[in-house]
Formats: sequence, C-alpha cells, structure tokens
Amino acid sequence: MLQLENVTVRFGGLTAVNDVTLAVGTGDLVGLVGANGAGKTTLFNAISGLVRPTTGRILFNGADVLKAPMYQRARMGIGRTFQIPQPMHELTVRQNLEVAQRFGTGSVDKRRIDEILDFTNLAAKAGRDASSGLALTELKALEVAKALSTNPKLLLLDEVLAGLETSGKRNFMNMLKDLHAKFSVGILIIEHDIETISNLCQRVAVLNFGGMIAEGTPAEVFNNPAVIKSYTGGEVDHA
Ligand SMILES: Nc1ncnc2c1ncn2[C@@H]1O[C@H](COP(=O)(O)OP(=O)(O)OP(=O)(O)O)[C@@H](O)[C@H]1O
Repeated sequence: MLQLENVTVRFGGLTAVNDVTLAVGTGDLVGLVGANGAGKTTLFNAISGLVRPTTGRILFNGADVLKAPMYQRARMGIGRTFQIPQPMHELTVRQNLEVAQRFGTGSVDKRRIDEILDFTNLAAKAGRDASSGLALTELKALEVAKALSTNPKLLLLDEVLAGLETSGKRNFMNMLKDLHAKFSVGILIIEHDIETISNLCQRVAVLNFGGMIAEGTPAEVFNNPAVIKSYTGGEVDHA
C-alpha cells in the first residue's frame, strides 16, 4: 500500500530524514520509533504532504503521491493525526468531524460520522465545543475520529497515546486494535513506549538521526544493540 523509497528531507543544512525505505502493506500495524528529533514526525509530514522530500519517492497503491497536495492524498486514503491535538476552534466535536470529512472525501456522510462518534466514545460529547469541552483522552480520540472520518486506508498516528495514564492508555490501545480490524485500515504509529509498541505492532521501524537503523518484529528490534544504543541517545551506523 505505502512504499517509501530512499526518502530524504533536508531543512537547510539539517538532514531530518535520511534515505529511508519502508513499506506498509494493507492491514499492517507498524510502529515507528526513535529518540526525540529522530525524524519521525517529519517522515509523517512527507507522507501526508506537509513537507516535500528533498529526494526519494513516495508511492501509495502504486501511484507516486509527491505532486499531490494534502487533500488529494487524504482522498487517496492517507489519514493522519497530529502530535498536539488540533481541534478546530469554536466548532463542536461533530462539526470538527464534518469539516475533516469534507476535506478528506469531498462530502459529509452523517451515518459514518455517527458510527465513528460511537466507536470513539465521543457520541455523548458530539455537541460540545471541541476546543474547550474535552478531556485529554477525548481530545486524542477526536484526533483519531477526524482521521477516520476521511475513510482512510492507512492511518498515520503521531503519539496518540502520549500523556495518557495507564488505564486510559490501555483502553485507547484496545480501541486502536478494534479500529484496525473494524475499519480494515493499515496503521503506522509513532510511539515512544516500548511496551505499548510491543503490544500493538507486528513490525517496528527505528529511526536514529533521520536514518533507519532497524526493522523487524518488536522482539527483534528491541533486543538489537544498535537500537538500545540509539534509545540512550547515541548515533549509530545506518542499516
Ligand atoms: N520545519 C522545520 N524546519 C527546520 N527543522 C525542522 C523542521 N521540522 C523538523 N525539524 C528538525 O528536524 C529534526 C527532526 O524533527 P522531527 O520533529 O521529525 O523529530 P521526531 O522524531 O518527530 O521528534 P519527537 O519525538 O520529539 O517528536 C529535528 O532536528 C527538528 O528540529
């Protein structure tokens, strides 16, 4: 479904993403990990169309997406969340979903929105002001709900579990597993917590100073000495 081929993103003299090649298949659940500043969000920005790679190719279902603007990539099936929840101010929860869905599909499907509100446990809050009436877990759920409303085939989830306490995190993780099955959506998720990634993902890719240093099952990756070194802040040779 998604193929990254030798993707590099430079900001002036800084190489934020360095020659990354990665594939995410239909229905895959893949973790993307790495220390702060490793290039994870920049890679998401390159996939979703917020930044343009300096070199490399990004294919989605065989089509080169690099010339497509964000809304077109959303309409092709690439959905994403943001690390810091970004509800649209002075709009209700439901209106947030409607705007996101129009952006990502070109129209509003109220039945799908009702289904997503139920699924993400936001139905009771549908009429609330999204920027002032929600707790952190609900704001995170709204990020996921907005992305889901665009009928994605691939969801890019940027630290949606960060900041949640243990039981909230467990519930949210179960919701993501259900979502993966119910909506037949592939997931690429950025997350720092090793236990969470091990529980959730079939495969993990590790970035270190922009380069991919390991890819494999959670057990393979988290026992890899280079990965352990990178987690403690060291730069290691790229795979
Ligand atoms: N628009 C930008 N202009 C210049 N530098 C940028 C820009 N966006 C990101 N960077 C830099 O690129 C590098 C990678 O940042 P990025 O946010 O992708 O890392 P990350 O792995 O997502 O980190 P974190 O876990 O802290 O979110 C960092 O050095 C960051 O300062």
